[in-house]
Amino acid sequence: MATFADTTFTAPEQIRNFCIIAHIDHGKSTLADRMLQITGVVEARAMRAQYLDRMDIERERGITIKAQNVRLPWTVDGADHVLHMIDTPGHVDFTYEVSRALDACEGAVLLVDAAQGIEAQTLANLYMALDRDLQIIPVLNKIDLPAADPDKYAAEIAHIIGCEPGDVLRVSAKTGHGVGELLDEVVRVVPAPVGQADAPARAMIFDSVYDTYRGVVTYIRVVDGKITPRERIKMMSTGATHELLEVGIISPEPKPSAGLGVGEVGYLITGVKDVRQSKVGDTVTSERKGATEALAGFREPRPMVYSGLYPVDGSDYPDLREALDKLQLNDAALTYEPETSAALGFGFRCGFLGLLHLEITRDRLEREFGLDLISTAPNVVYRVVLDDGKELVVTNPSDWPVGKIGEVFEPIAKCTVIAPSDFVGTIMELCQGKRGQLGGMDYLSEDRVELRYTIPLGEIIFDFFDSLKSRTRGYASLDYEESGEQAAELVKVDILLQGEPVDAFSAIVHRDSAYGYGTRMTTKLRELIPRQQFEVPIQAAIGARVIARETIRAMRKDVLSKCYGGDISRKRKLLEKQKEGKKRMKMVGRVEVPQEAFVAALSTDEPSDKKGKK
Ligand SMILES: Nc1nc2c(ncn2[C@@H]2O[C@H](COP(=O)(O)OP(=O)(O)OP(=O)(O)O)[C@@H](O)[C@H]2O)c(=O)[nH]1
Repeated sequence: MATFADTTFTAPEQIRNFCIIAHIDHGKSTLADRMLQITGVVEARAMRAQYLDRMDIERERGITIKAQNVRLPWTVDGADHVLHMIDTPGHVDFTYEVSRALDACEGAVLLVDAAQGIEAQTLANLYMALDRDLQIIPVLNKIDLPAADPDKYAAEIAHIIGCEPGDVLRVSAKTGHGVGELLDEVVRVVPAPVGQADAPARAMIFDSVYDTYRGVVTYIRVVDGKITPRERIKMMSTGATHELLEVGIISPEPKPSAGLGVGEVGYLITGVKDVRQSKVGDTVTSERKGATEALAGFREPRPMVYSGLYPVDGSDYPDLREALDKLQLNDAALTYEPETSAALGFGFRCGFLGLLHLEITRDRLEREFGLDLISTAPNVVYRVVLDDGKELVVTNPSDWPVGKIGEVFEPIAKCTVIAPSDFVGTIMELCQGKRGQLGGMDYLSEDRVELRYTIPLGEIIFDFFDSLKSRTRGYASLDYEESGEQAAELVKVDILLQGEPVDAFSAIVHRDSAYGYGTRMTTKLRELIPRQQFEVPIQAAIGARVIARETIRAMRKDVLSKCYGGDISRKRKLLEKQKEGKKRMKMVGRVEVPQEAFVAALSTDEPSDKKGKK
């Protein structure tokens, strides 16, 4: 078996750079584990499941692992090779990073569960890989499962990528069956990297993570020239220069090396503390005699979904700011700016790549920083053209202009849904209800279809995925990407408590759904807001026109009514408990509103349902 006698500059002919792309749960991490094991990078006794997820390391050193890369030695027909496997994050919110990881490879292993077949993210990732002219190696996984139907799904894959069903490899990442042959195939069919060894250095950043001890660790793939430790490097998008403290490879732990040459994948450390200085997609070059032309297109990740984050306890505001500052060190895609809400006080308007990103961020803020937060219903970004031709970008319903609106544009998304054909009717009904336009429909095999829709992004981010799953008993998979904008008849619906609009409840919705939204919200709020000592009217309005109304009747909440006799300690306990309960409430005017009410708009189904999650 090959070893790394010398971890410096491998000849490009010996290198193969590839990634594994797959739908969620089709076995990417498990396959990566087997590869680590059979290449001898991790010894059998040190092996643990999902090695590259590095949960231990994450805990010990605070590295957040999004994409991973690892160098594997592999010998085919007596010739030693170096394989760089780049793991890609799976979720649609992080497509931006997946596309960068693909840019660092020449080949992709397309992994498909032999009991499930092609799913929406399989296709999305495959198209991204094909766009970049990567060599695709189709592989069916989990052939050990009794429910596996490799013949059926090999035909499905062959149909999509235009190969013979017999060309689709069959492996079990669990038992290791076929994994050695797969690595042989990688060496045989994935092209070796091509670059100019004598040219000025150019390396592409495909990921960067923040490590508490070492600062930012930047993952790069060298395209031309070489990067050596102790030289000064330059980030081409900003012109910022840094001293290189360390350059190395990962196998499977970071190992310093004497440098990285053409086609090599590894990491570099500069002591910088903020991942925004090592932007994914940027080109690294040497400060002296550096390259003048950056590698292909650099694009900042752009927030798609905005939501307000407010501390439940107003005095936590400075802590929230500090927590966001810290989190941003690690997450270049997170944006935030201070905002004030009449209802919620001081908080931040935060931009996210998608709902999952929002949920992860909120969760981390609460867990890692001990904050108690209210997040307002998320919304997408609208472009509003006023009558006088001026343009506004609205990321918060409270910034919606009053009157004089000429035209409004909303972002739209291209969606792919894959499901058993029995569900086509119900899926179409759902998509049409969300203002979707059918773009096309194909049969993947005789009983499974792919539907392509264009749907406004704002309609997808709420509970579309949940509705899709429940309508198809969990069988449908969804993928979407933003795809421009369209003019739409949108209005702002305000919700008023006791005649006062509550800014945190306002939402931008299509004119046709405004009435439905108004009645749903008022009904839901009537359920969620406890009775107060006075009557509380809840109204939904477009401008001055009220479109729905509910009333919470007055009631005196006497927690002591159950206490007969004079046990004072028990009374005190009950009063304390009532006070605790109040902490989770927010005073809006004179009305106590529970936290759940602020995310009520998230779930558009039954009022008593829980908030919709992705
Ligand atoms: N029976 C069997 N189970 C497998 C095989 N490969 C993976 N699994 C199981 O499938 C599940 C998902 O595998 P993962 O490796 O976590 O899948 P993944 O694609 O990395 O998933 P994400 O990281 O969530 O995208 C796990 O429970 C694995 O144990 C296989 O070859 N056979």
